[in-house]
This record gives sequence, structure tokens and C-alpha cells, in this order.
Amino acid sequence: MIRIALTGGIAAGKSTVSKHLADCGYPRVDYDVLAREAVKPGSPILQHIQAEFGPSSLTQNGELNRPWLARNVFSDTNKLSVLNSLMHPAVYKQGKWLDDRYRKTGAKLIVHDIPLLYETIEIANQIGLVFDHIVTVEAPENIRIARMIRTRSMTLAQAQARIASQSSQAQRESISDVVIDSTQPVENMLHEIDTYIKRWLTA
Ligand SMILES: CC(C)(COP(=O)(O)OP(=O)(O)OC[C@H]1O[C@@H](n2cnc3c(N)ncnc32)[C@H](O)[C@@H]1O)[C@@H](O)C(=O)NCCC(=O)NCCS
Ligand SMILES: Nc1ncnc2c1ncn2[C@@H]1O[C@H](COP(=O)(O)OP(=O)(O)OP(=O)(O)O)[C@@H](O)[C@H]1O
Repeated sequence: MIRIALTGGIAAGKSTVSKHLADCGYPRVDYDVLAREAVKPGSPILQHIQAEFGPSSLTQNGELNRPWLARNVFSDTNKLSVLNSLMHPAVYKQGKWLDDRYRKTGAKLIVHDIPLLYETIEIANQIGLVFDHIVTVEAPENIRIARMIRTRSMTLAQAQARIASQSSQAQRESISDVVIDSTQPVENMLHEIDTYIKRWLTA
């Protein structure tokens, strides 16, 4: 079994690559999805968030108030650390659980889609998630900012704050053995990942 991690800065194109791999039939563990599941109404983590950040962190329906929390944590590194320390261990625990399940069903390749891999690699190692290959998908900041404004309806300031809260391209590349450039056409980008996967599966 080969375990790969896909990472990349926000709006670099990581989900486009990971969705393609999922469409090819490879089991995918999506850490953004796990992070959303971890804060479902009634979950212990949502209760911790409410205790740490106050009542404004929940909507009237008792759900996580994502825009409110984003405004608060992406402008304050201390608050972001508090959120990360609540979320990351729980998200990895679930990621490992899913990985075990896919492994037991005989998966040949498992894809972990982890936006913040550079920031959390120690948690991954501690929990026993060792990656055979790490792929980072990258594009220059100005292109990513334009994508975030267009597809996520962010303001320029919000896009810049989110990027500033993340590792740099150089840091992500330092833990990766493959860098995919998402300024090339999507078709070429997907052909590139397919070529790597084929090589790894037949090595
Ligand atoms: C702060 C929250 C509520 C904002 O929600 P929002 O809907 O705006 O963003 P969403 O969750 O869809 O994430 C979009 C992208 O933002 C970036 N991002 C998310 N969390 C973080 C973080 N803690 N630090 C830096 N960047 C982050 C990632 O690139 C991610 O792909 C949310 O991002 C959150 O709960 N973050 C903490 C969970 C986390 O760390 N997830 C990543 C797991 S590796
Ligand atoms: N090679 C490409 N050429 C042009 N646009 C692209 C390319 N790759 C991705 N995109 C577009 O960029 C936007 C962001 O891509 P995607 O959602 O895959 O990024 P991401 O890194 O997963 O972002 P996030 O961290 O927000 O989840 C999407 O609108 C996507 O269609």
C-alpha cells in the first residue's frame, strides 16, 4: 500500500488534484471535510470552541459561525493557535481511523488531502501516518488571491490574511518530493499527477 499526502496553500489547486484521484477510485481522506465533521452541533470540540471564543462563535442554529471565527482567528495568531490545538489532534485521529479502514479493505493507494501538512507533520508522525510521497500543489500568491476573491467571495484583505496564516511555499516544498504547478492547464496538471502515481504503483 502506498500512502500519499497532497498539500498546498489555499486556492493552489490541491482539491482539484485530490478530487481527480478520488474520481480515479483511490480512497481519499479530506482533512477540510474532517475538520467540518469535528465541529458538528453537539460535538465536544464545538463546546470547547464556544467556551474559548464565546457565544458569537455559534450561529443561532447552534452551528459553528465560520465567517465570525475566520475573521477572529486569521487576524490573531494566539487565537489561531487555540483553534488549531483544539482541531488538529481530533482531525488526525479521524484521519488515521479512516486510513486504517481503507488499508484493511486492501487499498493499493490512499490519498490524504491535508492543507496544513507542513504545520502538522509532527502530529502525523506521532499518530503513525507516514507518507511514501508528499505532493504540494502551488501557484504564485497573486493568482491564488485572484482565485480566492473569485471563487470564495473573499475580500483582498481576507485572502491575504488567510495566506499569511499558512506556511510558505518554500516550507511546503521542503517536505515534498513533488511540486505540481497549477498555473498550467488543469488537464496537464492532472496528467502530471497520473504519471507520478503510475510510476509509484509500478515501482
Ligand atoms: C476557521 C474556519 C472556521 C474558517 O472556515 P472557512 O469555511 O472560511 O474555511 P474552510 O474550513 O473551508 O478552509 C478553507 C481553507 O482555509 C485554510 N485554513 C483552514 N484552517 C486553517 C488554519 N487553521 N490555518 C491556516 N489556514 C487554514 C486551508 O487552506 C483550507 O483549505 C475553518 O477553516 C476551521 O475550522 N479551521 C480549523 C480547522 C483546520 O485547521 N483545518 C485544516 C486541517 S489540516
Ligand atoms: N491548473 C489550474 N488552472 C486554472 N485554475 C485552476 C487550476 N487548478 C485549480 N484551479 C482553480 O483554482 C481554484 C482553487 O482550486 P482548488 O479548490 O483545487 O484549490 P485548493 O488548494 O484545494 O483550495 P482550498 O485550500 O481553498 O481548499 C478553483 O476555482 C479551481 O478550479
